[in-house]
Amino acid sequence: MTTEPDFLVRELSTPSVWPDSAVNAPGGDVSLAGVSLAELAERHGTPVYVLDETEVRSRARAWRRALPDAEVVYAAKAFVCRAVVDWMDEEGLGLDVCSAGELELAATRGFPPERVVLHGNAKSPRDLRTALRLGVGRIVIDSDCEIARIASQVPKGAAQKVLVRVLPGIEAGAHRKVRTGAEGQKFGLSIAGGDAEDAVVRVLGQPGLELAGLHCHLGSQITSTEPYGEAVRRVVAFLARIRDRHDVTLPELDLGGGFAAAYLPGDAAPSPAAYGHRITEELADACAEFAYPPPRLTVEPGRSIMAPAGVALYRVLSVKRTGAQMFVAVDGGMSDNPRPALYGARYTVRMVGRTTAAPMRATTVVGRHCEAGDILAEDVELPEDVRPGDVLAVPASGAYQVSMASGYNMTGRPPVVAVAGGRSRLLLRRETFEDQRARDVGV
Ligand SMILES: Cc1ncc(COP(=O)(O)O)c(C=O)c1O
Ligand SMILES: N[C@@H](CCCC[NH3+])C(=O)O
Repeated sequence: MTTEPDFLVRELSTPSVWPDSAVNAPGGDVSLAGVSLAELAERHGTPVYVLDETEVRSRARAWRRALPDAEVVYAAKAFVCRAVVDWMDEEGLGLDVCSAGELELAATRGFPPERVVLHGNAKSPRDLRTALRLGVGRIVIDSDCEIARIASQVPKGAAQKVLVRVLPGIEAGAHRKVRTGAEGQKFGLSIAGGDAEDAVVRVLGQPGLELAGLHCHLGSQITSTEPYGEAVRRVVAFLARIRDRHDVTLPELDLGGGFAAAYLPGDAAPSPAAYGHRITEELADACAEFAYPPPRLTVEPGRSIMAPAGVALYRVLSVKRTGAQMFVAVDGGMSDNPRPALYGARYTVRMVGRTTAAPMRATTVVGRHCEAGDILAEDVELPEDVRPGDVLAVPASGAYQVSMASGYNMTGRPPVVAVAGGRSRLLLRRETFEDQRARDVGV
């Protein structure tokens, strides 16, 4: 196995978008945590997602180190399964869930419910029932109409801890569709418009609810620390206003997630330490300015823990050379990775398991679904002689791919395999035709 750093940089060409354990192996292979990607593709079939457990754990730890006094709550929506629940538990993180399904999954592993935060702009009766039955630590209120609804379900004499999700009016995030801190979209209660303050007052008036603090989530794939600084300033100013007007000092501030991952070489993705430093400094300054006792902080990273740990493997099904263009079609696509179609997300791709002297050529890697927009990666460099049967690897695939996978064209959602210490284990098996047929009860 070749491990020289120079060779790695040249061959993988994008070391920062690969997990730390990725090294070149003989025959054009790449090994992850000592496991051959070409072999995994062979053994499990393709598409298959590979998750580097050590990378996930070390990123989770980096967040805990970055904010040692804060609660770090992993956003399960990025990707969750029972093993991930265990890893987060073992690393001392909490869990951000937004459905009864995610919550019940955590419960099957005995995840401490007090470390769970329930989100959702439209929590279903089952979500709320499950959260109250299991005793989640925090429910985040996102609309006026759920205040009385939640309060009415809390047993007499008890009080459910809640946070009010406020809208600081900040535009941040990689794409309009994931900017949740701005005015004029469905999440949160506006500070500027007065809805946040109204909600705070209403929650304070409910005996079944204990208002622990405020929550805000700016958006996703935020590549700078600056919006977090601005959010801290605005939300602490609002906390101080609540104190001054309503005589209550709220002890908690949850700043949500949104921290970036690198998808392309050179992408800006500040480290947890950089985000943590900015947040800590701004919080200290803002609290000093308003003479506000520093609230207990929570952050909810999802992507920054999970995206860099995952590699998607596909097999080439067809190659089409039309004029100057080369389309390489693989056996997955928008059903396992809708991100390019939804957000114009960009990825790198490399061939795995074969060497070639053929020159590299600009290529569009497309999926197998019935849409022209079913593109996985545009303008990536692949060898000109790429052919059906070749395996392609897409790094930075750990977040919001498998968790957003769909049943489009009944191709079956892909399996997920974890690698660590030279071994692999299946976490999620491939969705089979039998699974799909079992749902179809209409005849
Ligand atoms: C409330 C909340 N917290 C945390 C996250 C995690 O975001 P990210 O994966 O971008 O860190 C999200 C999704 O953006 C969210 O909606
Ligand atoms: N699904 C989005 C992120 C949304 C985060 C959820 N709050 C993405 O893949 O970029």
